[in-house]
Amino acid sequence: MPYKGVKVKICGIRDPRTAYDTAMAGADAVGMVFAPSRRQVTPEQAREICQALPPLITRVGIFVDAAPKEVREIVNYCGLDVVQLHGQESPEYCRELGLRCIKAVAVRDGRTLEQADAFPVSAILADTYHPKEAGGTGKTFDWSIMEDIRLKRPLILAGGLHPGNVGRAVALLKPYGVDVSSGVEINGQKDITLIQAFISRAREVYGYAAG
Ligand SMILES: O=C(O)c1ccccc1N[C@@H]1O[C@H](COP(=O)(O)O)[C@@H](O)[C@H]1O
Repeated sequence: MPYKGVKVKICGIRDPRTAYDTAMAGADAVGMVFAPSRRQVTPEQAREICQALPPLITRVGIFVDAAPKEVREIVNYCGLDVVQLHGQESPEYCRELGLRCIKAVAVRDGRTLEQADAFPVSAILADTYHPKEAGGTGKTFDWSIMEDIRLKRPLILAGGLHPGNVGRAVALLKPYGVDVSSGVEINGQKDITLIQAFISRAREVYGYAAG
């Protein structure tokens, strides 16, 4: 099947206004971080964000090794559509969670990614490895590692993307999706001009097939 263009997720959203503007800028998904991070939001804040969003955008919650019960409660309370797991969650954890999942893997070599295919999840997210941070580092990894990898599941590319490199990443890897947090911020705050630029740069390579 010919490549039909890339889905775009903007992560680390912390307020309803930015969420709404991001949706109206054409993002396919927005992410809210529940793990320890300078971007962390409370379930109450995330619920307000989800309620501010228009209907046709995917609401993603980011978790790191959270208890399944806590994840399910937050998903139900906030109205999240998908969970993105950035910790050491096992395939059994993902299966028993019973939710639509994205499993993030910290890419160190091709083997890491091939192991990820064992997860019973909806997509694999390739992120940059960091010894201390679970994600949100703003640093890229060596994309050439991905060139020969064929995953069974849709691939979402993350890690240090920004308007200046996302076009090259999409042209090189033709991923199902791209995901960004740091690369659309100025002084730690989301910037709607950068968000708009990221979305258009990601899509100018292959356009954007509606639906
Ligand atoms: O954004 C965060 O603070 C964060 C914290 C813990 C786990 C994941 C986090 N974000 C995800 O990390 C990647 C890469 O982010 P960046 O663009 O390099 O800043 C992305 O998938 C975010 O969803």
